[in-house]
Amino acid sequence: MTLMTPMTQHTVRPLSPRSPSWSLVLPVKQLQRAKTRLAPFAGAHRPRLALAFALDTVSAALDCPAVARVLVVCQDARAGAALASLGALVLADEPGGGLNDALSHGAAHARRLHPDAPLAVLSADLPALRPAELARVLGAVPAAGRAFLADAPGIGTTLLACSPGRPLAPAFGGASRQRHAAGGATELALPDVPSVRRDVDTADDLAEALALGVGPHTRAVAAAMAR
Ligand SMILES: Nc1nc2c(ncn2[C@@H]2O[C@H](COP(=O)(O)OP(=O)(O)OP(=O)(O)O)[C@@H](O)[C@H]2O)c(=O)[nH]1
Ligand SMILES: C=C(OP(=O)(O)O)C(=O)O
Repeated sequence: MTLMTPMTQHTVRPLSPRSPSWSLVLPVKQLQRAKTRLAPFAGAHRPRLALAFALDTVSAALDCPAVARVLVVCQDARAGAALASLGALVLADEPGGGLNDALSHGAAHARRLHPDAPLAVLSADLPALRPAELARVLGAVPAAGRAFLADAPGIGTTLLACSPGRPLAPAFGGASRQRHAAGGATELALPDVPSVRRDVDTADDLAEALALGVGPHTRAVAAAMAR
């Protein structure tokens, strides 16, 4: 494990008066390899779009009143520097691992730093993420055990949470909703959290995120693409 940047969160953003407690871990893939399903639509804008999604997701996570700290697992120097400047702690991926190894690595690090904090992992491709909706999701997680939120299509997962002392056991990728349920995690059945469910893999997903209202980084790239 390499610590790429020091934690700067508390110097950049004030802590919420509502006692934030959650450690949140977000994975960010190397930009040149990320969001390949957007290639036909985004062309040369794809890496910039992937970075914009991550910046908007991490900004909203840092603004969530329930969140005490945001850790990003990321091998990409450009993305890592930009995300650290927002106030996230950036860790390098373990070499050779994929998404679930990156999440387990980030979760283990968060646990070492704050063993008593509740922990959640969140996909970093949620450019419409609203801090208040994320707070509602985290507030619905049972005090003991594991819980997850399904993505907008109901196939995958955007958030997996677990209480202190429980193994996270992430099983992300493709049809992960079914895998997380089969692994004993409780599904969070919340009606009004579209921004936490709306991950963006395709051009249609991006159109839906734009309709919900994306953050400034994604808005700027989308505007540049439209020119
Ligand atoms: N650190 C890290 N993050 C990953 C890795 N693979 C995926 N991610 C991140 O995990 C989240 C969900 O991944 P996907 O939706 O599959 O994103 P993607 O792999 O960029 O997209 P596709 O290339 O279209 O499959 C996104 O925030 C990705 O950046 C990985 O190997 N390491
Ligand atoms: C990573 C996942 O899926 P996708 O790559 O389709 O976003 C998932 O939902 O677990």
